[in-house]
Amino acid sequence: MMSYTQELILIGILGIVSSIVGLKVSTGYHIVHNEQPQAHGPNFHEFRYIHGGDQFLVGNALPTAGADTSSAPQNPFLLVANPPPAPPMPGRVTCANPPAICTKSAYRSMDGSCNHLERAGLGVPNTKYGRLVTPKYADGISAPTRSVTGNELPSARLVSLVAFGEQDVPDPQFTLHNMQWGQIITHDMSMQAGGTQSKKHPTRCCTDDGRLVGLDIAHKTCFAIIVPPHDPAYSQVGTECLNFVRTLTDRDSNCQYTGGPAEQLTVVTSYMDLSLVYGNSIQQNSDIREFQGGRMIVEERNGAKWLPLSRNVTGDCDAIDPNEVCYRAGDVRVNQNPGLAILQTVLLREHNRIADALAALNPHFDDRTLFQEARKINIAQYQHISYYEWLPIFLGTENMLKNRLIFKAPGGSYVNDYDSNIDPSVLNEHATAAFRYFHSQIEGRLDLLSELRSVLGSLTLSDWFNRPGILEVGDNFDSLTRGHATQPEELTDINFDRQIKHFLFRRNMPFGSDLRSLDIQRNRDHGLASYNDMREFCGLRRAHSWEDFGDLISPKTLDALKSLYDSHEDVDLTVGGSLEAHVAGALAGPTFLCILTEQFYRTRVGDRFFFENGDKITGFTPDQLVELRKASMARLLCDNGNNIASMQPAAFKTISGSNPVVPCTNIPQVDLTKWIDQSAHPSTDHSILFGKK
Ligand code: HEM
Repeated sequence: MMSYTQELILIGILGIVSSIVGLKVSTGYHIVHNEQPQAHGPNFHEFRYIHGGDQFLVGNALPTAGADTSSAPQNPFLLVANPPPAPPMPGRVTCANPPAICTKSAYRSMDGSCNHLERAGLGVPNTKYGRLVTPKYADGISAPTRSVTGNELPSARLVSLVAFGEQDVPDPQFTLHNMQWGQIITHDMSMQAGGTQSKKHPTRCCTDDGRLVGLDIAHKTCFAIIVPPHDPAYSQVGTECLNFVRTLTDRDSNCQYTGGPAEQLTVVTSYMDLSLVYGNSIQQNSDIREFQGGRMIVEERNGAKWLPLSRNVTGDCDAIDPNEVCYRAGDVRVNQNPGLAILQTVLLREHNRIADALAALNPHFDDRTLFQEARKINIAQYQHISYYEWLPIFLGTENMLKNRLIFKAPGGSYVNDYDSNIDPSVLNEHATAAFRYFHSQIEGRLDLLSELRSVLGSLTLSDWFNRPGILEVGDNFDSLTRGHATQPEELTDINFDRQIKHFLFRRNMPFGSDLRSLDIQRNRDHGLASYNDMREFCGLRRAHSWEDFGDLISPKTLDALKSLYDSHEDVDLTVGGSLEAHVAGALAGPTFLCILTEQFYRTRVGDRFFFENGDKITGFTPDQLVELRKASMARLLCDNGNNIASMQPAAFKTISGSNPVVPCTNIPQVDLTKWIDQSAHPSTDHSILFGKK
């Protein structure tokens, strides 16, 4: 085995960071990865960190194959070498209840049912993720993946520390809104069952001070992440484990299990239908809809319109004061971080902006027609922005054209590519591995910018998880929106910002969780096929030795992997896929690109309501399609800030000579007069009502 030494230098800076609103104690520190000459035997991971002016050098010896593993950290939840398969726990998940017969409607249902007219339940909440490659559970049924040697896989936290970095490398090309839109798409398409994804999980596998809960009392769904000794962050506070609760599967459901290995469930519609804005069921929607003028509920505070308030502030947010702002929306994750809450607000305001415009153009429209027409336009604009402005950055324009994800469709021409043979379900490999690679784009410092784009201040991400009230202070909403449109995202690479690597959801504690560790552990929880299996599925060469990964992974990174895993067959998909060199013009290597391309093909072609379809009942007129194709992220931000007057035309891209900030009035707008109901007003010219802003 080749030698490998990695040094992590961690500089602790515990200080008071006073933001412009005069808030918060913040913990920040810096880790740098350095190549060092071989100083110890193989599999020796050395962490050096500087804290409070003192420098510590500690080592973490990892077990090698055949070596004495008695001192290595073991996961007690996996201690039995060949455990009997866990019994199913039926009845823990709500059953999807699609209608038996579908009638063709002009509008999508709230829960996605009847999008497929024969298989009404495709893509609805509480159904299984799709899967490309057979799962790799340790017991063939549901137990988390183990090494092919039968050993436990290396601790997910150790892999996160050793295989991934945390350097701050700004992306010269793309803005923070580019990252943030990705999370919007994620929350629209999937949410694993049984978790909160941002709030403290009620099931505790680790105590609040990071000690393992005894196996005798731990819940069956516990699969805690074991922290290696001498962890550069957590050892400072004695944290031994990170809470992790397994996703519920078809085996936990009365109505999904049809035998075979466990399949995880997702609790939102899989379609790109803005379910995060409108909700995933009629009940959820009724709770956030005004039922007047086609509008969704907004609440006015300090002269602006905001998302309605949660009815359970201390439950839904990390609120210190029950009067703190905490939102209610179509998706429970709405409060998770400020950038997400901004875009949820923007998309909600856009709905009401469209509904009000349609009401003025068509005074005879009732609430339902206004609501459904505004929703349909909002979703179409969102799909257009996602497929034609956002996805090309990630998947590459040429790749998308070649694979028929986008088309050079002129003007108002239709693309009738709906295929009822395509299953629109979100793929487990996509949601649990490939799409999470873009967690690398997250930036831990959020700048507040003036209209002239000068920096007014900044926020530290971990101070504001689940505390969206910061958006309503002063001019913060607009300042952060401009900040996200100006500030570069983090480069899509092996580095994950320290704010999410040690401080995720820290809730005023010195440290929080580690998102990269959660991603890796989730890969094992879901029993995803290995990186090598997935390579083969994607038409790449199957590796027969470590060296065979060298076609896509650098020698230095391969050394890191060798020191962690017993065998090249063990490399988790989440890990291997994130370490590949990118395909030219895309933000992922070939394996993830293959998964992402497949997913977004299915999401388009499996959606009967996709906005480019020319169906007489569900589609738009050619005139309307011409307008929808003008929708842009820049215009969305211009129209739905509190008072944003200028923006660069390509808001996912950084400001430059070819993408300068211009007045909002210079950015094309969708002309809603094309939605005048001609049967009611055959010859009226209403364009005067909707002149450019
Ligand atoms: C500040 C920004 C973000 C934060 C704090 C965040 C945090 C999280 C957390 C805590 C989870 C659940 C982890 C688990 O328990 O397994 C998650 C899941 C996920 N995240 Fe993020 N995320 C962010 C941005 C993004 C972005 C930009 C993308 C993609 C472009 C993304 C894609 C995903 C996906 C696909 C999942 C799985 C969704 C599912 O349940 O099916 N996230 N994220």
